[in-house]
Amino acid sequence: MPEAKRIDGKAFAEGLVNRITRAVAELQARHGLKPGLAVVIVGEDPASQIYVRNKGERTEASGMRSDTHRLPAETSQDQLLDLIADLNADPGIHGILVQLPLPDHIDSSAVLGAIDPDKDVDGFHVVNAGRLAVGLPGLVPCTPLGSVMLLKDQMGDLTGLNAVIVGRSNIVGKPMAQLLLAESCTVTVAHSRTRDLPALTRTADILVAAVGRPEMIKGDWIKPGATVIDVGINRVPSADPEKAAQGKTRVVGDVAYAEAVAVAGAITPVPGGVGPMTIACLLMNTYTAACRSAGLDPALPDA
Ligand SMILES: Nc1nc(=O)c2c([nH]1)NC[C@@H]1CN(c3ccc(C(=O)N[C@@H](CCC(=O)O)C(=O)O)cc3)C=[N+]21
Ligand SMILES: [Mg+2]
Repeated sequence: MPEAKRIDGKAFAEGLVNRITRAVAELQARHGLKPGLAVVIVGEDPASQIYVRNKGERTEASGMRSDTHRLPAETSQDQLLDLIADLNADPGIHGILVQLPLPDHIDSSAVLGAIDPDKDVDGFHVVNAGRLAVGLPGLVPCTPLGSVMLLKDQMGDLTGLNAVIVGRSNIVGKPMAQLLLAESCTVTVAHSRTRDLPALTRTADILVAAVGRPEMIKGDWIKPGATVIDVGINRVPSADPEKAAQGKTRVVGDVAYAEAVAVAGAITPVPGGVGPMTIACLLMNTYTAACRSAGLDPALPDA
């Protein structure tokens, strides 16, 4: 078996962001419309602060407006809902993202449910989950959307392929199942109560790992030649014991990459796989929402 192809999500995302950037310039020139994204973060979690800063920089680099609202950890749910009502009513804002997780005293589903579904660029509102489930146009969660773009680029038509998704979250596993079903895959969603998971994953032509457990999926759980999408982003101690002792960390996926690469046909690395696609799809969803708000076609120019 030759070594698996490494699916370069970072390069694919750069190409997608280039197309979005050109489309944004054209939208501005022809229609005087500048897409606007509002990102809301509550509290001081350092990892979240880094993601939010990255999102803001990427949004502005693509020619869109980016507003970041940093609220203290003790912000009340009512104060957060008031901000969302203002953003819903702001005609210059086409996309709203509330960074998760929220502090424990705030009910996330109440907050996500308060976002105008047509501005819900995360695709987490129940209305968008429903639209996806019945095949209506809506906004699709960024990580599954980006993952399916990589799969189609890699494999072409996915019709009839066996897809196994490990993880049943509302933000990745469930929407991923809907998207692959729409591509006419035979979809199985596995989770922590699934019996004999390795036997099931070995049936997968497409294996999606979205469990949040570092390197849980082993090489011998993978069907030879399968395409593996690793959604996990797990921070673990450095492999070097001396560096680990100094508190140094590294990022690994939900798949044991070194084993998997010897068995799979193609695999996304972590980092540099699905993560960059998530951000690119956030920009795409913001552009899509802005176009739809003006009754315009959100199709992107070719590469
Ligand atoms: N409402 C909401 N929407 C989100 O989409 C959301 C969120 N909350 N909360 C936090 C998570 C995390 N997240 C990431 C996106 C991209 C990378 C990414 O691009 N990672 C790079 C670098 C990884 C590294 O080295 O740290 C990579 O995988 O190559 C990572 C993490 C979006 N999230
Ligand atoms: Mg789960």
